[in-house]
Amino acid sequence: MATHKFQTEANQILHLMIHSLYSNKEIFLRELISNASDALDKLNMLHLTDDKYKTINFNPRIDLLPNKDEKTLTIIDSGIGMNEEDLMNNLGTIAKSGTKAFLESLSGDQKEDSQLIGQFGVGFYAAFMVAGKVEVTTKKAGEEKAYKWVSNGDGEFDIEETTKEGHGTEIKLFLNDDETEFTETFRLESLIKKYSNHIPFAIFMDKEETIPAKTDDEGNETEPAKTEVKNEQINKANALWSIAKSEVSDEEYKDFYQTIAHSSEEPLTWMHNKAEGAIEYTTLFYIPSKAPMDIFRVDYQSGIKLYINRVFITDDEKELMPTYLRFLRGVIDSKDLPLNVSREILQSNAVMAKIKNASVKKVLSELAKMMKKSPEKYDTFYKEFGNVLKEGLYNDFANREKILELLKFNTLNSEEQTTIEEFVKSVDEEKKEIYYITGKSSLDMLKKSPVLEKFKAKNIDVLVLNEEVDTIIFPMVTEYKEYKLVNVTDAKLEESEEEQKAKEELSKEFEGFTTEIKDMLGEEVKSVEVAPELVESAVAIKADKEDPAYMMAQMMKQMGQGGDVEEPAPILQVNPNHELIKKLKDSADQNLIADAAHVLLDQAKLFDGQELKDTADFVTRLNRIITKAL
Ligand SMILES: Nc1ncnc2c1ncn2[C@@H]1O[C@H](COP(=O)(O)OP(=O)(O)OP(=O)(O)O)[C@@H](O)[C@H]1O
Repeated sequence: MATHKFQTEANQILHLMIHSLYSNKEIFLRELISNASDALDKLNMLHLTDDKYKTINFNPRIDLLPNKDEKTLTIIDSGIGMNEEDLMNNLGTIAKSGTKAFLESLSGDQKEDSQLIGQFGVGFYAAFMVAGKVEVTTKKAGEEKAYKWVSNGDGEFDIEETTKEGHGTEIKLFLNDDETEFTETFRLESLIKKYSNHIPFAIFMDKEETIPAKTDDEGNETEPAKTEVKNEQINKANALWSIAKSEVSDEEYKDFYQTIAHSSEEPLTWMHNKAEGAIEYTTLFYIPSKAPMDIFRVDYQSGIKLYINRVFITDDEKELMPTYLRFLRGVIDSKDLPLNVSREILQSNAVMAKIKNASVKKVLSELAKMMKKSPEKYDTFYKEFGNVLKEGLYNDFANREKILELLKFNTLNSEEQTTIEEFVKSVDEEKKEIYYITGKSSLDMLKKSPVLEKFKAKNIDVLVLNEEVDTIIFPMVTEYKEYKLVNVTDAKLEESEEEQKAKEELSKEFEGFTTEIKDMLGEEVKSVEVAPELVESAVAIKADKEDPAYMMAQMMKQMGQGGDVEEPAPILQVNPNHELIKKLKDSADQNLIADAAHVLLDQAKLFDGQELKDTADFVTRLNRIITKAL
């Protein structure tokens, strides 16, 4: 017998199970049954497709074996089973990518944490919520040796060789004294009906049945009443997605979600669709009410299971649905795919591609419906998954318009969010330009950006995009229907002849001043220009979009390497109507002008959401100016 230590994260999860989770302990059964169902799914597929497993005796079933005297509950499956290596890898560690983030996000507050745990999906370790000791006896299909894994949940587990008839896994729980309700058959049956009624495999249990006394015609007892034990199937085992929509209740949909998504939360919504025609398939997609922990990790876990005619194929194929819909949980089942489909075949399979395309369209149209009919629900969805959905703007060109219509936008002129369909109603019908500003600062700050002053003055509304992903995605989105999307810094707003003339005159008048400032700032700015379109701000900066260095920096950013690239020097715009600029132009104090030029440039950078390179220099100059003013 060898003793091993649990991986640190596994130990932390175990600790949580034992010490923090007091409510809803019953979910341990859902988790163990769902693991058993997964193990049966895996062997079912191999049995049908792999010669090595074709000859094994496969009778897929799950058995519950409660024992009141021993205070134990055993869950038995005839699935794939585990060998020694599997036991070490699966029941001692946690491979889930979000585990670390999950553990870090725990606050120590019972209530909040139990909600997080619900989202996380607790898995096998939930057994320790009700049992002081857990014994796993298992034999992998097609192998000779069987193993026993035992742990008291105290940081260590033992593995030893043992004997077992047939392949599969038996999990024996030595229940805590106050958890003996889980040896009661009626309690177990009601839990199975609640959580595991519609998994694709049958669950059996011995049930005591009272046979009433038999009497003859005169009412004399000929046989006394007795109890008989019968082994009965206690779930429907009818793969929920294959049942007609009209026959499934909301409760059943919700319970099934909890089983397949390993979640204790209710889903936000679901979409059940049966397609008949050239290709037959069924999809059942759920949208969770909370984003999974690993949603923004590259190694996120896919939530879609692929079945072929109710035979499980894979739940580890990220290409089943596009990545920007990776929040979906559920099932795709089709009769029209070959059972021995490999990952490579799957990716180039025309049937799969059609199912995927049609499913994406369906999901997007269901989301559009939700947006119109249940705005509050949509808000919840958007809060959790809006930024994920946006990724579709650059990786699903065919559906770009539909995705744009699902986004919610803040705008310059309104406190309320709006949609692009609504927004274009206010767009100039001749120019057909949708203006937007992107930036990483807060919404309020971005709305106060000097670049927007000319739009305010002309009462033109602007989309205000202040999420980090917006700065990467929107430069790539150039059109919506017949409208162009134009960054405010590229917008050429109509200037009247008078305005143009005035600008020329001002430029001339300020020529000496702008040259002086440029000399003082040197390489820090590309040029200095007069900008009468600024209203409240004294200065602003803008990028020179024609500069190859600028284009290069943008390209690097789009490739995710923005951190390493230095932005080229900006153009400094000065507002000739601003009191400060007027006074500065007339000042004879060269030192003051130099300090002010640097401070104003830094100020404009701060407004633009940039960090100052030399804060000390900024403070020194600012203090010199204040001292002079005092
Ligand atoms: N009854 C079983 N038969 C075969 N393998 C099992 C069984 N139960 C668990 N395992 C293996 O142990 C692994 C870990 O199980 P666990 O329930 O902790 O996580 P999971 O099922 O991968 O994730 P989660 O349940 O949180 O979605 C499983 O992925 C599986 O490989």
